[in-house]
Amino acid sequence: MPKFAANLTMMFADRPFLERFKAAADAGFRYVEYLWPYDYPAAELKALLDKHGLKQVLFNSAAGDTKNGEWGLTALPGRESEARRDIDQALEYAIALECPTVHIMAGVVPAGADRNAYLNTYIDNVRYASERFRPHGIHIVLEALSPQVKPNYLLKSQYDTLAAVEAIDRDNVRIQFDYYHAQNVDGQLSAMTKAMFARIGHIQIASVPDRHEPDEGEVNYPYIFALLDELGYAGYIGCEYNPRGKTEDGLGWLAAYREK
Ligand SMILES: O=C(O)C(=O)[C@H](O)CO
Ligand SMILES: [Mg+2]
Repeated sequence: MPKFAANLTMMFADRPFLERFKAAADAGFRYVEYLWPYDYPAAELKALLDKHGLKQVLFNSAAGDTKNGEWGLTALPGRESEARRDIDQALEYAIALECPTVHIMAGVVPAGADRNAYLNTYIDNVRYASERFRPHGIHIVLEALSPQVKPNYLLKSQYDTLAAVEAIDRDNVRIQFDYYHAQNVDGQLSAMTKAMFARIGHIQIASVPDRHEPDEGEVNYPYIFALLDELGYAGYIGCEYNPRGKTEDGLGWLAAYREK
């Protein structure tokens, strides 16, 4: 049975961030994820998780100066000390939040820049993260982002992510397989799921093309969920979608999967 996590960056977004924890619990979720925790003390977030009986299952390393187009510093040559500071900060939060997995954001490769230099910087910095996270049993995931969401991101295809994970070659570094991006770029979702399954550390879902609830559009999610069950996926599935309207009104798709 899939373990669904509410993505509190996108879901319940009609209320202030700190109120979304209660909303998720009231809607029946036991797991949550969101992009970044750094605007709040970790202890405050942990208290909210505990109060509402929730487990945090994923968040991201810091993205850098997003207003000026940054989307992660980990792959940026010359920015290694900032990237490692952000990795250390993510580790502190993961320990405090008892979060098992962190997405280490790569970054955007400017037009005309040498992609290999960015990839090599990412590999070195993720290996640093892997060594820092290992004693705490915390996993790292890397995610491909489709060009319609983040043009020129270092990792675009699921095959880019697989190649990076293989090059990094550390047992606590895996793929964050987001079916929305995977369908936008690669297609053949069930074949990729099977081929990459051993390397998948976290999953996210949304409809394609509109990034809404997973009950519309071109991806047959009931088929994907059954396949993940068949393969024995034991991780979490983040509901990283923009609800069509009020989040609660769009949760009909979840009824069949509610944990008893
Ligand atoms: O955009 C996504 O799909 C993500 O999961 C990241 O956390 C943000 O780029
Ligand atoms: Mg995602």
